[in-house]
Amino acid sequence: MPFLSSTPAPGLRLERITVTYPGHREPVLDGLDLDVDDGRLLALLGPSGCGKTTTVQVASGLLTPGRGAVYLRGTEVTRVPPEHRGAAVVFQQPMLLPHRTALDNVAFPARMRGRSNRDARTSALAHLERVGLGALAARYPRQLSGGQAQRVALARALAAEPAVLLLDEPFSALDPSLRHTMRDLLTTVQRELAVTTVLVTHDQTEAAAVADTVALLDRGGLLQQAQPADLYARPASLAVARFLGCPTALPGHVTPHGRFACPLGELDLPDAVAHRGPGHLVIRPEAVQLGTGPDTVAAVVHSVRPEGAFTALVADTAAGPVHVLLPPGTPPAPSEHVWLHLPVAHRWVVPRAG
Ligand SMILES: Nc1ncnc2c1ncn2[C@@H]1O[C@H](COP(=O)(O)OP(=O)(O)OP(=O)(O)O)[C@@H](O)[C@H]1O
Repeated sequence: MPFLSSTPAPGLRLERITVTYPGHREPVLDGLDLDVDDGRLLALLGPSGCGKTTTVQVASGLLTPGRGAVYLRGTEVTRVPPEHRGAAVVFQQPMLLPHRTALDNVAFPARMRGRSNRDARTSALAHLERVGLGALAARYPRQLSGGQAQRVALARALAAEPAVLLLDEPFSALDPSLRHTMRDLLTTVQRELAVTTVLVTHDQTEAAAVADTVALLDRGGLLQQAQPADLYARPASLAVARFLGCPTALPGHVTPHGRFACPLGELDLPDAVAHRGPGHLVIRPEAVQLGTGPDTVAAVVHSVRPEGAFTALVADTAAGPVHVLLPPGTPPAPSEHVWLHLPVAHRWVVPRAG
């Protein structure tokens, strides 16, 4: 579809992308639509095998979709080969050229584009400095740690001055503290350069920490795309809520007056709930507290399990089990009668599936 001149084109647009691998009956991506605003970072999140890497491969040109179109800044590139497309990819492994220094690895894309050795190296050094590795420019890949090598790979991708930067689980091989450092580095660099970026991750905390928007994929389709806080507070479906760590789902229905009718009675809902009719009331475990007073429901503790400094508790109510994440303290015991405070602002209703 052509873009109207008055509408800024997204940095990356995937339109009705369908991919079926040879030997597979079902498509891996089935009419996937995805937009990434120009200069923004989108995290692509979803269970293993849902098609995240396939999506990145379609965006980069490493894979041509059976159907659908890819646009970079409004220009269709569906059949443009990867080397002419303006997409740079960073994979889980840095894949550096072993016999070239960090500097020459980063200079490589510019050399390939015909820039002089001197120019390419000057720009490469600037990009190495951007990722904090200026001092290690003369090292060979074998002399770098995993995190440093991955930073060189990021610098090399940026040095290509791509229209879109595609990061396929670039931090998943690194230890947790290094992942945090790399995340911070990515956020800083991405914002500085305002390069349109897609980050594939399994890790919802990582997605929420770095992304302007999060797209949640499942079974070849987009479940929801939203800003991280919205995705947590207003999941579009039970599948999204569950994937994001919200197992509580009490069946009932939303009355015409916007209250949730269920075996616990008629519960108040926030005004933002526009859904009417059958649905599930969802509420995040960390939003539920123990205590009497308004907006509480009676429950019996079913199970108690330590979760780091917190306690994960499941309590049965007349409408079904409610999951609670309790802060440090003395938790109630199984079979104990408790009151659960379900703050109205944290209640949400997803339509009943099927
Ligand atoms: N080249 C291929 N040939 C056949 N099937 C493939 C190929 N690449 C991927 N698949 C299958 O397509 C599905 C989606 O794979 P993909 O790697 O895109 O998922 P993913 O979401 O990135 O998974 P993960 O999070 O585990 O990396 C999987 O079932 C996978 O086995």
